[in-house]
Amino acid sequence: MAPVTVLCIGMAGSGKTTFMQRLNATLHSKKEPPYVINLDPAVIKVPFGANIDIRDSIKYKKVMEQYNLGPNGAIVTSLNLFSTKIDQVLKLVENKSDKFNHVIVDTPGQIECFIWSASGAIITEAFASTFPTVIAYVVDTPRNTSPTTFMSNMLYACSILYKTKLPMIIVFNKTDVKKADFAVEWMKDFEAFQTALRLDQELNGEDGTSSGYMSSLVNSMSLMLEEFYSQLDVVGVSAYTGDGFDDFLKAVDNKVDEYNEYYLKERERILKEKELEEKKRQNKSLNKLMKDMNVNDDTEVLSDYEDEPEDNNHNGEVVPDEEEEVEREYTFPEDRSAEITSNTEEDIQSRYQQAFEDTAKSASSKTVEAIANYIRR
Ligand SMILES: Nc1nc2c(ncn2[C@@H]2O[C@H](COP(=O)(O)OP(=O)(O)OP(=O)(O)O)[C@@H](O)[C@H]2O)c(=O)[nH]1
Repeated sequence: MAPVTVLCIGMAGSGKTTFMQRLNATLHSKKEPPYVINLDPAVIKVPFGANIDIRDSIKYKKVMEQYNLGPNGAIVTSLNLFSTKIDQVLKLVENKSDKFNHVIVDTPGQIECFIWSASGAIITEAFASTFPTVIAYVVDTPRNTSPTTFMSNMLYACSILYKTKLPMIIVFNKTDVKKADFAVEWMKDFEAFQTALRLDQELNGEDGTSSGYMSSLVNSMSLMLEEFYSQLDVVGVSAYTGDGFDDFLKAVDNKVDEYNEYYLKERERILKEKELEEKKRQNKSLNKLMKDMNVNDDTEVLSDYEDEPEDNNHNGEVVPDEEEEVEREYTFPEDRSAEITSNTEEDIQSRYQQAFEDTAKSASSKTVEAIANYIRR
């Protein structure tokens, strides 16, 4: 059975790293050691043994100096550099995938650097298309006792769910300080949340944060969140004491079933759509390239087929082009032995595709080489 990937995401200070440490220890104690990955390039010390650590290949401080970047820009750039190696990373994980049931991944505390960056999406996407993948959204429970703060945090979680389209578990951490019962109640019972909101308004009425406008906005948003809550699993844990980790692992199993049942199909549909779009885009660029290179004004390119008005199609009949033989002479000179027998769209497309892929490969390997040179420095 393929291992499940647990991506730990959470606001800075929510206790993600401590949660990872405890999860690692819990799985070890169950004799199911996980495969551990650290994707936070800025962390000084990782309190668990990581099988793959972004810091081994990317020097965060050097990235800052080299590109003259601030902390967040350097995290995004480090992730960008790392994402060019994601294929190799996944190969390493896949090679050992029969030896463990869980891959646990710690992400940068600056949540937006991961979730809203292109490289974050590439990395998430890469894992999700290789293994069943679940998001563990870690919340600092004691800091979310105010209904407005709680709701803002849930809205953020909601946006992550819709961005990643992956099953999500909300992990209320630090339950040794504050039990998560209040949060679970707010998520299940809309009226309880309304009451808490009203009380909060009465208490904080003067400071303007709970004005009439604000509370009616919060009211409508919390109604919208009801739908979001229905898609979640919620657990309370303490990364300090280890409380609630069995429930968390049960929730992971539950989400894997859900992933296989719903999310996988949806992902496959999205990937197919993307593939088609990518093919269209490649064809377009290729046709543009051929035109720019001015290979021959009369050379037929796919866009000519696409753009040709219906009337000129002669109801699907192919009208022979008298000058065709001459035109082709230099189009595919190396291919004269296998004389072009059909002039179908696929035929041209596959040739162009090949040419395009050849160029793409050399371009990307150059980029990788440049990055490798940089890292070696
Ligand atoms: N009481 C209590 N404190 C916790 C718990 N988990 C984490 N903490 C504390 O919360 C603080 C933040 O924990 P980290 O694990 O560093 O949080 P993080 O989300 O990884 O932080 P960043 O690396 O900044 O993203 C630390 O002081 C931890 O000791 C818990 O379960 N209970």
